[in-house]
Amino acid sequence: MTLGDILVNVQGVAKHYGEGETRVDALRSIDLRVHAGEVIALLGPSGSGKTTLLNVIGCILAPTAGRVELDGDAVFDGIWLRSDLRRLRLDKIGFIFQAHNLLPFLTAEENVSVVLDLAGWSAAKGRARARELLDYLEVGHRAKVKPALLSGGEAQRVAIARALANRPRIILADEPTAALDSGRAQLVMDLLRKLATEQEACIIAVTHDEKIFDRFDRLIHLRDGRLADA
Ligand SMILES: Nc1ncnc2c1ncn2[C@@H]1O[C@H](COP(=O)(O)OP(=O)(O)OP(=O)(O)O)[C@@H](O)[C@H]1O
Repeated sequence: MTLGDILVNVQGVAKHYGEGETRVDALRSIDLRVHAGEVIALLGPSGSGKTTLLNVIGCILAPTAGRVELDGDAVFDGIWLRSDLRRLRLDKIGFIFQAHNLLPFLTAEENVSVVLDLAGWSAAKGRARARELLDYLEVGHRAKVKPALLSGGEAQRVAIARALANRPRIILADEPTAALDSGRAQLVMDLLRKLATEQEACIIAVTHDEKIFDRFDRLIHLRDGRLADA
């Protein structure tokens, strides 16, 4: 496969929590490049640093050292280089958290359009985009329903619609197929693959779900805060 633009470029990234006796080295000198069109899995035992790495790439967490470039822009080099991290996240990054991360007091459609409100879209355009995505994900008929009344698979697709609403090129997913049966897990993977190709995006997913391992272009293994060979 021809590799697209480098969308994520992590160089020498380290992150520790705490100091002295309580210090935990969650990431140690991580180098990672991810290209447009790639769908990669982040694997590793509990505590190996997967969530920490995802949060660093998502600009939610500052590393202790190293450099991070997203979509060609340096965003961290010992310090944050951008003052508008929220804007950066809204424009470039889509997070697919587990479905229970939906806002319970908003409908499915509002859960998607709220991200577009924040990004400055007009209410009408935001609603239209939310409907378009929910239809595309085959949950349009549930647009006016609140999360408590959605099935696990429906809620997961709404969470995916929300992550994709603003057409980000970097999509970060935390266990995107957890709690889905095998058929639905494959559908979600088909969708992520299609997105990566059509939107020239990259997908980085933390997963423990062995039934989807063969759907990734690369499996990245973390052990004790370091990248390990597969
Ligand atoms: N806020 C924090 N304060 C202190 N230590 C933390 C914090 N967050 C994570 N850690 C520690 O950093 C290490 C890496 O944690 P991280 O959550 O990144 O691992 P993980 O691979 O995602 O684990 P899991 O699969 O259990 O979610 C662990 O030892 C964890 O206990």
